[in-house]
Amino acid sequence: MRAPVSDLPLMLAGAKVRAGDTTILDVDLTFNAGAPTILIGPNGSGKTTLLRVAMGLIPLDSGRVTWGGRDIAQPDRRAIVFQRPVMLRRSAAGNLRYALAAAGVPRGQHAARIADLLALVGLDALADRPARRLSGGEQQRLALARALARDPDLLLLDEPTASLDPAATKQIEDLVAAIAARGVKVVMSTHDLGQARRLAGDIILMHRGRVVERASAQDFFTAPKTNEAHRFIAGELLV
Ligand SMILES: Nc1ncnc2c1ncn2[C@@H]1O[C@H](COP(=O)(O)OP(=O)(O)OP(=O)(O)O)[C@@H](O)[C@H]1O
Repeated sequence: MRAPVSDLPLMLAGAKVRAGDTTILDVDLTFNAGAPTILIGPNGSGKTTLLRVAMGLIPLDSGRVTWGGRDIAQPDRRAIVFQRPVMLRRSAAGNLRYALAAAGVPRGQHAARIADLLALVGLDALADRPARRLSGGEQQRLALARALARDPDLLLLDEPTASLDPAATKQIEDLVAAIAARGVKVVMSTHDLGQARRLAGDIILMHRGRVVERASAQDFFTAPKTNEAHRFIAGELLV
């Protein structure tokens, strides 16, 4: 059953994060329900910082972030998956059971939800395998299942395929597309422009903590408006 609140829209207004004298994030952005938003940009451009702010993990130095109009940091309907998720020292199913309990799902529903989630991510045969013995791709799929335990309407993914081979990457991409098709808003960073083309409804190009360009994937790749976007798509270095 869906919780009554929504964490959408996610709004960042004049949202600034500083590290010492440097502003590492300075954005005004709104994220509504819809196809995935893909964050791209060079190393250090602020993608991870933006995702952490969007999760409520980093306080702003100024500005405001709200989820469904609320600015409390409690993650009601949002979840984040990091590049290298940390699994608990228990089975794949045990990791999901822990996440369901943490999300307040009644114990009587755990077995059915665990079966559904494992089937969704294609790990039903590995339910009893210690999670830390799973391959990198399998762990990433389990991390996605774990994130879904909270029944999020906003799913934040930080380079989820960065250390995976092409086959495992394809499995994650298919899963992200399936999750998005279920109505979950995905906001995901990647360095893989092919992946951005395949998954994105819209693209945000970041540089030096700011949004350089935001456009539909179609417009971004066929008619980028900024010089930076032209250069980034062409594979030139933005420094
Ligand atoms: N806690 C911190 N203290 C100081 N600087 C930080 C801190 N966190 C991030 N930064 C700096 O902020 C900038 C943005 O980092 P961030 O990790 O958000 O970039 P990114 O776009 O995700 O990079 P990558 O593509 O390499 O993952 C970088 O210059 C980074 O060094």
